Parts: sequence; structure tokens; C-alpha cells
Amino acid sequence: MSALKPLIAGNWKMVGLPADLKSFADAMRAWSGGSRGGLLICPPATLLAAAVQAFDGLPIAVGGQDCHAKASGAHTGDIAAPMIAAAGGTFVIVGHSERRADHGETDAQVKAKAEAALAAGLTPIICIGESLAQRQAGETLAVVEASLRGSLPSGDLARVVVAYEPVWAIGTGLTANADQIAEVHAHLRKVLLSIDGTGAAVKLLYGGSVKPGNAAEILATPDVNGVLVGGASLVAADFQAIASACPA
Ligand SMILES: O=C(CO)COP(=O)(O)O
Repeated sequence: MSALKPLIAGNWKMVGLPADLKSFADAMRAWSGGSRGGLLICPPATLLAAAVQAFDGLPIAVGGQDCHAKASGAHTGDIAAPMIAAAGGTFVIVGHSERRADHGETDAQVKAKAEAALAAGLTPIICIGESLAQRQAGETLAVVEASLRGSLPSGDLARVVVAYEPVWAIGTGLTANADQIAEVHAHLRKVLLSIDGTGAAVKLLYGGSVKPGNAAEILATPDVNGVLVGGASLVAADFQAIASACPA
């Protein structure tokens, strides 16, 4: 673990109704434990403002799961970064592999979204990761490096978070092992430092089947500055267990 304060982020994806938010928030309020990391929940957009209210007084930030590259306009169904900020969000995930796969998002579009997020005062969490075929072909480092370079906003990186999420480990129960994570994160850190001195400030999260049972090992892996949790972040007890696993 580096000196960067870890971030424990939950991505609820397209899951969650108001009653789910309420029981999650109640459980977080009743939690007697704590975390050495910062906590973040990215609920569906319909719950964004409600989550800000529900977590009032708790050390839990709220973020969006995507934003448009433009600040406003005729884009039915999309959400702009200033809207997330106005709802009380402070982060936004961009370039998640599910959006890259389902909506054909390119690195250039992800970069534009990250820049829109920064312009709105949000911290973008830029997701990158290789497919199983790319890993098996030995292309992992080249793929994630190219995606990182193509997706990073230009300028100061101090307010950027990057999430390495191997596509084959998302929602599958398969987790990259500590050596695989350490190899990719070390490479990403080297690339970030080569781009700009502010690259040292970029938090590198790991995502992909993070659970209470593997969180401590993942969070203790060199160059891992936090986790981006999908399924397990929907269960307050699991999210708490993962948050508690943050090393000193
Ligand atoms: O995609 C993810 C987080 O953004 C990971 O999802 P799972 O933790 O459900 O594998």
C-alpha cells in the first residue's frame, strides 16, 4: 500500500430501489466498525440525490456511474457531469467495461467524459481492463497501457482515479491473483509517472469479484490504492467487511 489514502468504492450498477438504499444506509449508520479508507457508493442515477441525503452525516461519498461528455444538450437518457455534481455527487465512473461493451464507448469518448467530469468538479474513476482472450494472448500490459493513455484527461492528473478491472474477473467470481494485480498496477504506475509528475497522485483501484474473503489480500498488494466493488457492495455487511480490510 502506498501513502495514498485507499478508496473503497461500490458500483451498484443497474440494481437498487429506494428501499434497498434505505436498508443499506441504516446498516451503515448502525455500523460500529470503521475503515482507514475513504468510502464511496455509486448508485443508479435515480438514487443519486436520495443517497446523498441517506448518507448525510456518514463518511460516504456518492458518485455517478457514467456521464456525458457534454455539459447539457439533446441526449435523451444521458446524464451530464454538472447534474451529478448538483445532486451532491463528487465522483463519477467513466469507461466501465460494461459501457464499453454495451455502448461501444471508445478510449477517446472516455477521455472526453473524464474531462467533462473534471470540469464539473467531479473526480473521474477511469476504468480499463483486458479481456480473457487478450490476457491469454499475452497482451494484458499493452492493452491496459494503450487504454490508459487513450482514456486519461489531458493536464493535471491529481484528481484522477484509475480502476483496473480485468473484464474476465467482473461478476464471474474469478479474481486476478495478487501477482497479476501487482504486475498490472506497477505497469500502470510507471506509465502514469512517465506522463506527468502528478501521476504519483492517481489512486489505482482494483475491481473484479472483490469480496470480504479476498479484500485484505488485494488491498495489501503493492500499488493497489483501493477497490471498486460491484456485487458485494450491494450487501452492507460485505461492503463493511471489505472496508474494514484496509491496511494501516
Ligand atoms: O465491475 C465491477 C465494479 O465496477 C466489479 O463487479 P463485481 O465485483 O460484481 O465483479
